[in-house]
Parts: sequence; C-alpha cells; structure tokens
Amino acid sequence: MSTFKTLDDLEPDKRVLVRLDLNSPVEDGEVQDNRRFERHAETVRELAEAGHRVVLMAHQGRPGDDDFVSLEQHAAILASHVDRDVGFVADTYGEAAIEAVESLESGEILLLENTRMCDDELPEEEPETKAETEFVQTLAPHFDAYVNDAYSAAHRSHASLVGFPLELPAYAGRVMETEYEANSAIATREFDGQVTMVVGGTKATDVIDVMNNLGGTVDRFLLGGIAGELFLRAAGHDVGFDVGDMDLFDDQWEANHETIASLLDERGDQISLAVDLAYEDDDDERAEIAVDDVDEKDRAYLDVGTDTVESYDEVVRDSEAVFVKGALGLFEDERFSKGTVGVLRAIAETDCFSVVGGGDTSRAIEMYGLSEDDFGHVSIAGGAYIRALTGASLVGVEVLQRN
Ligand SMILES: Nc1ncnc2c1ncn2[C@@H]1O[C@H](COP(=O)(O)OP(=O)(O)OP(=O)(O)O)[C@@H](O)[C@H]1O
Ligand SMILES: O=C(O)[C@H](O)COP(=O)(O)O
Repeated sequence: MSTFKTLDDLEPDKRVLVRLDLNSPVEDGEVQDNRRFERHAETVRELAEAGHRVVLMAHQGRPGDDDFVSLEQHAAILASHVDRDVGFVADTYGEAAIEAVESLESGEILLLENTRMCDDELPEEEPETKAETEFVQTLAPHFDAYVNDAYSAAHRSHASLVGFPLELPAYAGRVMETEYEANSAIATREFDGQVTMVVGGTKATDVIDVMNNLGGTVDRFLLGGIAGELFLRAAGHDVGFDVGDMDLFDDQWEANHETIASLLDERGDQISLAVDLAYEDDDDERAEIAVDDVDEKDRAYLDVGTDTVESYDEVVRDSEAVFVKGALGLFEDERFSKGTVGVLRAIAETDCFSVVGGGDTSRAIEMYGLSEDDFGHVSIAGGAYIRALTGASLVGVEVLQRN
C-alpha cells in the first residue's frame, strides 16, 4: 500500500537524519518511558547496525507548556531500548550541533535538542516554505538521506517533518511504515456488526472535530474524559467547568460548544454519556455520584462511575469493531483507572477488531497487565490516528510520497 521508499531502499553506510516522535508525558520534570521509545528503537537500531551515522530529531511539548523540556532525558531512555549509546547535544542546528554531527563515526547515534526550541520549526506553513528555512538549509547539506519515522506527528506541517524531505532523498522508517499501513486501512474497512468508538482524553477539540466526520461510520460513541464532561455540560449538567487553577474545560468549551450542540441534536441517539462520575473525597478515596445528582460546579471528576463502566462494557462486548481515542479517566492514578481499564479489558476479552490510539492512552495497556496481543493494533499516534480514521491524508506522509 505504501508509495514511499522504506529502509529496504536505503544503501548502507550513509549520513542519515531521522525524525522520531518521542513526545512523552512529563511528571515533576521527569520524562516517562513509554511505547514510543520502544517502537522507534527498532528503526534506530536497524540504521546503526547498517553502519549509518544516525542523527535523530524529535520534539517535546510546546513553548509555554510545562512539558516543553530538553531532550537530554530522552537520549538516555532511548539508549536503554536500543542497547547502544545515544549521544545528546543541546543544540538544534548551530555550531555545536554541526560539530557533533560531523564527528560521528559509522554506527554511532546522536540526538539533537528539541526541534521546537528552534524558531523555524513550528509555524504551520507549506512544505516548500519550510524547506527554505535556515534550520533546514543549514542542516540538510551534512546528510545523504532523511528518514521520517514520526507517523504520530505527520499531521503537522513543521520544518523537521516536511522541509527536509524536499531537500534530501527521503525514506519512511519502520514505525512510519507499520502505522501508515495499519491506520490507513481502517477508513476503507467495512464491518458487518456494530462499530463503536470510545472517546476520551484531554484533547477534546481534536476528537470532537473527528466525531463530526465519523458519524456515518461509527454506530455508537462512548464518551468519557474531558470531551465526555463537555457533552454533559451541553446536556445541562453542572460538570465540565474549570475549578481551581484547572485549564481543561472552559477554553475547549468555547471552541466546541456549537459543534457539541449540533452533534447532540443530529446524532444524540448514537452518543452515550456517563450516568455517574468518580471524584476524590475528603479522605482521598474514590467516591462516585450519579450525574443527575450533581448540583454544584465545584468538583473535579476524574473518571466515569461504576454504572457507566458496566453499560459501556456491554456495548463493547456487542461490537464487531472498537476504536479507542483517549482515556475515560485519569488512569495513571489507580483509583481513577476503572473506566479506561474496564473498556480495554472488555475489548481484550472479545474477538472484535480493535485499534487503541494515543501516546498516553496506550500506556494503560501495560500499566494494568493487559497484553498488546489482545488488540488488533495499538497505535502510538493520537491526532494522526484519528485523522486516518476519517480517511484524511497526512502532510508528512504526502511529502514522503513525492520522493
Ligand atoms: N477526567 C479527567 N481528568 C484529567 N485527566 C483525564 C481525565 N480523563 C482522561 N484524562 C487524561 O487523558 C490522558 C489521555 O488523553 P490525551 O488526549 O492526552 O491523549 P491520547 O489520546 O493518549 O494521545 P495523544 O496525546 O497522542 O493525542 C490521560 O493521560 C488521562 O490521564
Ligand atoms: O504527541 C502527539 O500527539 C504528537 O507528538 C503531536 O504533538 P502536538 O499535538 O503537540 O503537535
């Protein structure tokens, strides 16, 4: 299916510039190991073993956010998965970066600093414009080839993703290849029975947008997480508001409340909302409340409740295909993992076709002792995966296909 070149087409012993997606959760300043490292390690190891000089680019967070940090910790985590040293230089394309790149020997690996620390990276512009930036024009001449392995960032028209492939012979890495083939096949697939999509997580804007386009394909949407609460708010309940210094609901409400209202109006019979929610009580225990009994906007809800989990479990077990995007609660805290894990367990125990997407959400699988083998495909992509569900193309892939 792929129409791009892959590592099978790359001659050995080259100077290769590789784009990975190592964007990870950061807790108290500590980068959390996750499936992205393990998956990309395969591509990196293969390149090093083929005798290439391997220079890696990746991003972490966005300027202004708490998780916008250096990639120094990422180099150490990646090294533990590749089983080889991964050098790090705190520079993107300046003198220090170029010197480190030029001093690499065959089979050695170097990670450059967070691409989003470079001004040319982020503004979304045409690939041709990105190719002309100082970042791309300075770095590209030091390489023979460019490899894009960052399928999960391929919906972004950023310099490191779309500029370099116009300046260098470009190839897809192993993660790009696998994710592209698995996720692109979904849009054209037909199912005899019920198709269900579990929608949660914190990036409500991304998922609500996509729900609008998937109404014809998906029979039933099971909502939780931040998106779920915004739908409850639209249905007239006192949930889905920022309380204290929270910054999850009100902006996303502004951006999406009209779409939510029209989705509820036109597709209300396809949408299941939580009937109960869980929160942390004064003794730090999990407590639950029926949505109909909520009468104050003063509490943060961290999971869907037990009755909701039971009804979602039944829907999943009756489905022919289940797609998951985003967690139903703050599953990293075991007290609030019931919704996310309940749905994942139901999928794992049935033989439906399933795809679990999201860099964060897919972590719940190993955290709670489930096996990746019990799912059709576990994608490390979030935004790119849900765009693929709708059949939309990804700019980072399109540019590779031009080569
Ligand atoms: N009620 C809630 N309150 C706070 N956090 C929540 C709640 N429900 C879900 N989450 C969080 O949502 C996160 C997962 O969703 P998110 O939208 O960030 O990413 P994703 O779908 O995994 O993927 P990607 O970041 O790759 O797009 C989890 O880390 C979980 O803790
Ligand atoms: O984590 C992701 O989903 C990708 O790395 C894209 O990150 P972004 O949403 O910050 O562009």
